[in-house]
Amino acid sequence: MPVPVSQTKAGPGLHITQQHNAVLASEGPFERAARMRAEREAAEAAGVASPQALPDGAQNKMPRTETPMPRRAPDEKIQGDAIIDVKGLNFSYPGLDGRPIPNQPPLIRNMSFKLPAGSRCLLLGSNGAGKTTFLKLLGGKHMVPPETIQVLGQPPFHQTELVSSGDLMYVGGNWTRDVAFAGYSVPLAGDFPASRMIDSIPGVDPARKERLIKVLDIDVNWRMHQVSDGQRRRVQICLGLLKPFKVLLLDEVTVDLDVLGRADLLRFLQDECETRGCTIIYATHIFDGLEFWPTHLAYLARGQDLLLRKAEEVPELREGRLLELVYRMLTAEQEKVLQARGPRPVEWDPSQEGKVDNFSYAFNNGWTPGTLTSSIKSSTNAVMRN
Ligand SMILES: Nc1ncnc2c1ncn2[C@@H]1O[C@H](COP(=O)(O)OP(=O)(O)OP(=O)(O)O)[C@@H](O)[C@H]1O
Repeated sequence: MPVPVSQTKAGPGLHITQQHNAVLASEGPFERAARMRAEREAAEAAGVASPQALPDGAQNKMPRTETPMPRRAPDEKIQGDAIIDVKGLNFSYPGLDGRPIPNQPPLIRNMSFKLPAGSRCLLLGSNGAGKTTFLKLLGGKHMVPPETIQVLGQPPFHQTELVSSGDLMYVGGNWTRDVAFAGYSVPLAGDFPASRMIDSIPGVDPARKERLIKVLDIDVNWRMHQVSDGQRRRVQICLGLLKPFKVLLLDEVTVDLDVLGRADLLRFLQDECETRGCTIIYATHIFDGLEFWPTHLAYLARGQDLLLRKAEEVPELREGRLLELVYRMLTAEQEKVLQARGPRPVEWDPSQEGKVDNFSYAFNNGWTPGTLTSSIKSSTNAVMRN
């Protein structure tokens, strides 16, 4: 029996290749932020009040800092004694109800930290010390009182423009996301070229884009569902650096890069700090060949003691013995912890099930109500602004 098939006059499949998705005349959040910013700067330059004021009454609802952020010309070098200023910061991951877990001390306790403009700070610490948490707090991904963290003179969580403008960039973690009913940590991938992702960011200087593509050795024709972890990481870093950031927070992003890629990237970042005066904090566990790079070393111990030293005050850096220094610091911290806590019990005691020290778990069935996502991986306080 003949089977009906559809036929095209112009040859097989031709009409499919001639299809183009209609370009929607809509404006994405980044384009909107860039437009509003340009309009505000133009209004400020003309000496009139911003035309992009918030909708009626919204100003009263949203906490805004009293002092507006100083604007600068793009080629002006950023300067300041405390571009990152942290004062008396406390932070706990909340339980399922969004409140701090009773009887559990905050992960970050009474932390203070100041970093001047132009610094390249290496953030060190043991697994679980709180480096990622600290960088996410600086990157405005968790809410804390506005006066406890100031980046470029503004609270990063409350002043969303810091992130949307590209002035404050956080690049970290695996480039994955949880997709409801599909899985956790699904790599950001799709059958499209790297260029589609890179070109999707509006308002990028073409020369900067070209330089980054060269530094990171990206083939813009890579199909994003076929790339290796290291290649995906290169595209992720490229997207993070396309805007001329003022403060960059890097959380172990060089882990998949080969030695050459890592060295080229670190040189690029050093150049950015020296020419534009931007500030970088880089958390890593890979120390080889890093001695030349930092201007400051910060060591975070159990979320409380954040030790900051200028590079010239650390002889191990000059002598190329960074790995040895970190090894010594981690060993000393581990001994302190063991002394205070004693070794962990190895035997399983069923009578202690559900108890951790002096608090017991809230019931957790693995799902956060109303979010269609897991309560195991995400915290209710997390703000997705990747
Ligand atoms: N979403 C979360 N909810 C609850 N606790 C968390 C969450 N994320 C991290 N923690 C806890 O906070 C502590 C610090 O974690 P964090 O990831 O900041 O450490 P880190 O110093 O970056 O460690 P690593 O070197 O292993 O990356 C850990 O004890 C961890 O269990």
